Amino acid sequence: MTESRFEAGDGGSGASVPGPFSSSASSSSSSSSSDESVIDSPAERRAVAEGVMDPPAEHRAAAEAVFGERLALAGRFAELLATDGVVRGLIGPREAPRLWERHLINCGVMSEIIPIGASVIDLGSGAGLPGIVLAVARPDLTITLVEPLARRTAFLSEAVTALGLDATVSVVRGRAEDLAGGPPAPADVVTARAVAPLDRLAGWCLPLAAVGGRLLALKGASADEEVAEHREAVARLGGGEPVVRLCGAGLIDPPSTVVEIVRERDVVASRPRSSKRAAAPGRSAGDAGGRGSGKRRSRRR
Ligand SMILES: C[S@@+](CC[C@H](N)C(=O)[O-])C[C@H]1O[C@@H](n2cnc3c(N)ncnc32)[C@H](O)[C@@H]1O
Repeated sequence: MTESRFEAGDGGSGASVPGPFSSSASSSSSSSSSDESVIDSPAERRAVAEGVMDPPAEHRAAAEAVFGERLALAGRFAELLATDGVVRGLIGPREAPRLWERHLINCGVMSEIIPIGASVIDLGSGAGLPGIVLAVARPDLTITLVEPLARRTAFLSEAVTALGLDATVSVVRGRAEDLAGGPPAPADVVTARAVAPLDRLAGWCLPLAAVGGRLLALKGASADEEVAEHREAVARLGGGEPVVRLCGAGLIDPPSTVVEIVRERDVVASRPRSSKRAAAPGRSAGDAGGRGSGKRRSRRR
């Protein structure tokens, strides 16, 4: 199900985890056309697709632990990313050989800390990371993928149908700051990977969580620094003390770093009129920090 509600625009990532485009020449969320030329024939694409359906031998045990009997379904998603995802510019072609390690397993291990039967909103889902991966690994979850950009929501909707996930996954086109108050209904868990620095992310995600629910932000090695820098902003936004959790220890090296923030209080976030950025209350939008701070990219996907 796709709900077209809002005009799209790219709010930037400010992310410290490798996003889907990060291994290519460009580390921005816009894939370059030179990347797309890396795979330039249907035969090459087919070969790449066939190569990614099975996890590489060194990651097979981790993939089996994460996806269990749905491993083949995870392989179909890897294939979709390596083919349609690349052709449509949602993922860099050089990601294909490391889809399992950097994307499927990296995201899938988050399920270790998601309760059984939880409702999940995946904010800034992009090509379905981590949202579709979690839906594949955990059929008990009800997942809403939120993404502002039309090209990405089209891919998400098609992938959900192709993978037979329609019963548990919905796609909503929209920006976080326009969705607070619902729909979708407040979730038990809001996930985000490579979307924004922690303060901005908390401002976007905590209002989408039920009180007592939590934000799970998949971060990289800088998670501790981000927590130290933004813990006060998080508290002002109604979040509890951020806790850094390592997921997938013993399965992947390094494990995935997830910042967990419980929504303790209902706080009405201020929205500066001069900017769409949801900075922490009392701070100017220019203080929001993170990559691309003070700039607004106009390129749309
Ligand atoms: C770098 S991509 C990461 C995509 C995916 N989560 C991943 O890890 O591959 C950041 C995504 O966040 C989305 N985004 C940016 N600003 C947003 C906002 N205000 N609300 C919801 N999504 C947003 C972008 O459209 C983009 O798809």
